Amino acid sequence: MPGDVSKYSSQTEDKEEVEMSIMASRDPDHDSAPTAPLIEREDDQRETRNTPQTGGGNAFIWTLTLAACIGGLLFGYDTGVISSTLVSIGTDLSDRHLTSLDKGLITASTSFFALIASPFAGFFADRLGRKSIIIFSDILFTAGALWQAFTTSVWGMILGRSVVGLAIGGASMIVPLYIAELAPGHLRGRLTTVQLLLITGGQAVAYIIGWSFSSMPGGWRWMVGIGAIPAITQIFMLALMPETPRYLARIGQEEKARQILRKVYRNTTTDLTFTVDTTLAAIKKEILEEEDASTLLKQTTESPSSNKFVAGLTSLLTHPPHTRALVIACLLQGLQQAAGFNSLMYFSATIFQSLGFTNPTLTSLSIALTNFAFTVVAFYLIDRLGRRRSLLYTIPIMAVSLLLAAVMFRFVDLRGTEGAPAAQAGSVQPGLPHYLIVVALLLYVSSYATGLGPVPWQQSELFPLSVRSLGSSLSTATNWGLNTIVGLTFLPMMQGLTPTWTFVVYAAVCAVGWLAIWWCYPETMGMEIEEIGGLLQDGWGVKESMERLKRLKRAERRSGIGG
Ligand SMILES: O[C@H]1[C@H](O)[C@@H](O)[C@H](O)[C@@H](O)[C@H]1O
Repeated sequence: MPGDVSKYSSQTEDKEEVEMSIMASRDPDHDSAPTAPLIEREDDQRETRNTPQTGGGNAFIWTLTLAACIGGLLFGYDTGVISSTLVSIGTDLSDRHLTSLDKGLITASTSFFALIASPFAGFFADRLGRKSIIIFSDILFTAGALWQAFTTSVWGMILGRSVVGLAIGGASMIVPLYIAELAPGHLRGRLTTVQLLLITGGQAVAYIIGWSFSSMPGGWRWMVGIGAIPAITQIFMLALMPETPRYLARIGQEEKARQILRKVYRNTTTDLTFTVDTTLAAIKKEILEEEDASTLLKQTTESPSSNKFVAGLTSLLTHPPHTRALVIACLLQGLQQAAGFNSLMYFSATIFQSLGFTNPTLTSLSIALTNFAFTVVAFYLIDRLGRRRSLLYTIPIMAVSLLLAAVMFRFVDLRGTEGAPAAQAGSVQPGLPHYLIVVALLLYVSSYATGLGPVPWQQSELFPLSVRSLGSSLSTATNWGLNTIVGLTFLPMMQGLTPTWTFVVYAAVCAVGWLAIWWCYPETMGMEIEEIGGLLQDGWGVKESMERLKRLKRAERRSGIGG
């Protein structure tokens, strides 16, 4: 039965054997540097040996990453396309103009249903496998796109957007998890960030397609319908994609897991057998620990033994290392949304229109393109500068640019921020404060896209296998929950609180978030996914993680690997 870990435990190896095999495979060689003290030297060697892979990965892992990331492309496309769709529908639906309520429901239904879908995606990912969730999301993406393209009523459109929302919720949770479970440790950050490149790229493409179809009668039907093409393509590609080795080992298919690991690590390590054995042994150890933990849970709680979901949830909420992982993942995902970025993604055209820019949609394209361009920067930094430092360096820039925008909003006269098309483009002559607002927003977007945009999606690595999909689902749901709230509250806040105070609120969120990250987010760059649980075992692991990084750098310098 898929997802049944007992299958694994019925195999011949017992825990001691597995632990011994890990220790044996990690036993340092004799060629140590003569100058380093013994303990430090052994640490260095163990760490360089645990992370012996170098280089940019092989064709197998890149092809799989790109194939999986089509889900990211669809996420980006379907969230980005809505702004041009709304302004192009005219009276095509229900023979009338869309009201503000219609627009709100059409937009919010997607993020709301993404919120609903993400916990279910985690539940089924453990039972049916990671690939099943990708296929299921693709079917929903296709059905939702075609439904929207052919619908004739407002409610039909809301239904289509809800189906797409379910698909986005599933894809946004499963794609990073699938990649994180396949990737070699030294590339995991970068490979997971490929998904972000496709999300932000999909959003930019959606803006461009929206702009090019907007003057064609009924062109919006093409805008939304095109989303079916990548989904259908991915369904065919999935036939060639394997399950992740972590999932295969968990359901007792160890030989298959080994074969996949061999393909993943081919040409990335000097000692393929050693790397594959070590990785497989670490996965097995994690599975046995999971069994121990659930036996303990059964003994210490009244929770029914058969209900793995309840056991997983109880563990996430009461077992401190798991709770720490959940707190960090939800903090990062919540902060990503609460810092207000999607208010720009959804409403930048409205803001630029009320600022009096003659071509607000083109100006707002600059937001989507900057978001994409700086995700490319993140792609280079995430496994070099690290997750923690990327956030600690960029969030202050986000806060300062939000404050700059807040101050500049005091010098401009805004029209139409209630969302109605009240502002007449070109009715105000933009001056220095208007341009400074654009500069501040672009600075905000570029710093966001370098840190807070991609880093929270590394979430799966924080959770041990036993609670990985459930934990990732809960943090993905946090993301969509706050996404929905920001989408619903931005325009009312601009109106009720004033633009200045709205942006000050987002800046304050950044400041509080920065402190929380500084306090509790350890650096996981370069660690194998099975090692990360150890960091959160007795505390937040921030100090240990930074010391580990220093030791690793030292070891790399000595062996001439790193820079
Ligand atoms: O990380 C992504 C990315 O930053 C997108 O541009 C944004 O629209 C999403 O909400 C976010 O989750």
